[in-house]
Amino acid sequence: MAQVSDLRFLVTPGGSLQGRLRVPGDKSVSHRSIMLSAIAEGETHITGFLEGADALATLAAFRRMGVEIEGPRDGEVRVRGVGLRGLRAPDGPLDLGNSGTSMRLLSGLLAGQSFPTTLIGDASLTKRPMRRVTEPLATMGARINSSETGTAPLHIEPVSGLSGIRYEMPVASAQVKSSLLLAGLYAEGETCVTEPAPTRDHTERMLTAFGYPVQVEGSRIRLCGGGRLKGCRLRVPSDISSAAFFMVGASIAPGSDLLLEGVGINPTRVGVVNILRLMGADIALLDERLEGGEPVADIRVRSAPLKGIRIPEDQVPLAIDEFPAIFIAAACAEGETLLTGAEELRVKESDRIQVMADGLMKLGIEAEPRPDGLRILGGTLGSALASEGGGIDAHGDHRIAMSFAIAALRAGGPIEIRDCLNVETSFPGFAALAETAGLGIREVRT
Ligand SMILES: O=C(O)C1=C[C@@H](OP(=O)(O)O)[C@@H](O)[C@H](O)C1
Ligand SMILES: C=C(OP(=O)(O)O)C(=O)O
Repeated sequence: MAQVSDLRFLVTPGGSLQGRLRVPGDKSVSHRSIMLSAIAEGETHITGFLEGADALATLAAFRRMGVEIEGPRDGEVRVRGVGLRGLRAPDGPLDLGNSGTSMRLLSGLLAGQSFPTTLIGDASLTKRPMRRVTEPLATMGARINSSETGTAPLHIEPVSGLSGIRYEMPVASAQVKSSLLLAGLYAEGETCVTEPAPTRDHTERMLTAFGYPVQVEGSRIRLCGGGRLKGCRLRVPSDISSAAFFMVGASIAPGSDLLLEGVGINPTRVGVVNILRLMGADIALLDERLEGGEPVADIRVRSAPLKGIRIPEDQVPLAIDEFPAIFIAAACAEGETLLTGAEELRVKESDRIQVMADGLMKLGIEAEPRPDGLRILGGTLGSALASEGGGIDAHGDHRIAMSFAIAALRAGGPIEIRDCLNVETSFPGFAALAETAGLGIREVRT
């Protein structure tokens, strides 16, 4: 079969979103479900697993370290855990593709093993900052060599033992927190991490589900090394980060009425709901329930006129992956929206502040990038094809690609988006699902 080198989305303007949809499983929870079940004792049965490239990269890494994993088949995975000390040396570098979560969490988990590993990734992952994990891990006794700029490849050397640390995190990052907690499982004594603001707490919740004691007091999370994880049953909720594109789409497209089923509404992830509601969105959380230790709801979204807002900084870590979609809502809102305190967006799969500003400007929207955020003046979206240069460049960033696809619902002409192959990392089947809801989207592979 010929190699596909690019995927473009061609999206026709207008329309509305209708019906009931279930978006794929949560990416953060899927990664952790494999990592913790692999080092648990006994079998873990996972349902709702995200069969996207990022979570599959984590799964493949553990297979290569000798863990028997059945599936995934229709989101079902069975992992035969090898226990905390049962992983084996892989026969070469572990390729984590585009996935920052895999690389940062695995750095912690592998820092205390008795064998060396090398972690590599694609061009985007190879540019992302890793010192935020390698430096605190080094103070625990880990030996991890990176490039001179502190990026991958990461060479992790075996050490005789790690020791627990007390660490005040300079950035609000669930990946840093999780990396240190995973290293803490292998460390002598207590590991205590303090976060500057709440970030997603899936690691803490899931460790508890595996029977591993974790103490959470305010912003402080503590655990002691040397315990045991016991295999269990896990159900992965639908990903609120994937649902966000549809929440924004249904909000901006007149006449929309959409139900998103079984979406995770963990309080550390609901920033997008809070922010869209502040902008005037009509979002109802229905049938709230707990599934596998995570709160879940059906989310009904009906179109509503949106207004620009100053986004509260305390919402930034709670909506960190949803800003590309939120910027589309801001472009369709009346007045100005201002985001500050979000410099982290510059070190994701792309520089999400600059890349979104460039795309919005192509659509005729006034967007002013700032070092730590973006100012957007809502207006009338044009056509990306009509603009100079034609089309939007997603820069290989899945969330940029899906955000501009959704923008077509309110655009004045067709939108073409190139470099969309990585949509597969978090949301396989996005275009087909969006089409069933009413988006006029076509995929072109070249
Ligand atoms: O822990 C996680 O699963 C994630 C944490 C966030 O990254 P940071 O920790 O860098 O904020 C988020 O952007 C990423 O998509 C997933
Ligand atoms: C930032 C993201 O993921 P990661 O850091 O795992 O690459 C994302 O999915 O938006």
